[in-house]
Amino acid sequence: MSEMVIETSNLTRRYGKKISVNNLNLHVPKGSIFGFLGPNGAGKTTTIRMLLGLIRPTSGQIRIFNQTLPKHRMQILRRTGSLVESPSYYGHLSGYENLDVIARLLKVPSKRIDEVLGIVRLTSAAKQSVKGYSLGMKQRLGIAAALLGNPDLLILDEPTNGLDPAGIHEIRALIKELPAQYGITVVVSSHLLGEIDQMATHVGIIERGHLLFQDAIEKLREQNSPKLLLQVDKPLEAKRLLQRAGLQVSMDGDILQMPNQGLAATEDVNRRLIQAGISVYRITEQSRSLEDIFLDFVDKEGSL
Ligand SMILES: Nc1ncnc2c1ncn2[C@@H]1O[C@H](COP(=O)(O)OP(=O)(O)OP(=O)(O)O)[C@@H](O)[C@H]1O
Repeated sequence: MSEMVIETSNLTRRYGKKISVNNLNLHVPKGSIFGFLGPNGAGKTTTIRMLLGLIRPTSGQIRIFNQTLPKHRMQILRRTGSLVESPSYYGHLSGYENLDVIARLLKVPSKRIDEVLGIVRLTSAAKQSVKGYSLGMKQRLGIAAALLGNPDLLILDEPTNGLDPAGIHEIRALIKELPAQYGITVVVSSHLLGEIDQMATHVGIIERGHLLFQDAIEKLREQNSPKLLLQVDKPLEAKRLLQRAGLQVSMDGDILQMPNQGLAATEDVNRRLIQAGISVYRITEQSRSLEDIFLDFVDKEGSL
């Protein structure tokens, strides 16, 4: 079993009668990019605020780096960088100067400012005043600030919210290199599966405060193996024939559907149908996108 950087047990947060986070057992493996996915209002920000010690859980425990919160809050936060809300800056100061203000507070050597500017690809814009930065550049500066203290864990709450595709791409690219190049474990929340799909190694799906799924992202895909779709001239007859052969077949209109069990099995199905005098017009594979899988998990009325 891999080492966990974050482990929560039965983490719960209520606001009055409303339960925003309900018995969450999160496991974030070391070196992962953990995509924390859920529609708006699912409980992502509330969870992240608890992980950062910004609000207290109503019940349940949090362990980060094998230490408990709130007891070891300072030790944990010293190793954790975060970007939770859109960061605010001194607009008249440059990117470098803004980071310098934080570096002095954190007592971080100034050479670290150059390093983090490099990581977020803002070196060439470092001397420009921040009021001229695009939203994407401001978010990257926020990530640079979160990296100043050389964290082992970086927690980003919807870092691409409101960005254009180029801005989203930049953030994704820089997040992807953090574990391998700098040994940082990343938790990144999003309501967009497509975004998580392209960068996460692990995924946790939350809806209405409940964790519906968590595992390596391939496991999410494996759970939903692709189907074969068959178009034939006599679908009912074909269905009965295949079922008599012990195969699992269903019908959607005139299209037969069955699990795809590989090329040999497909060839066998084809041969059986042809030998029974059934014309096979088409056999195709339907692979479900992660988006479909996600929609199976969450409320389809949700704000995705
Ligand atoms: N301070 C608060 N007081 C009352 N209710 C709250 C408070 N903070 C959050 N909630 C409620 O808890 C639920 C979860 O909110 P949360 O912000 O954690 O969701 P989220 O998944 O981060 O969604 P979003 O992407 O919209 O921020 C929501 O129903 C929200 O209204």
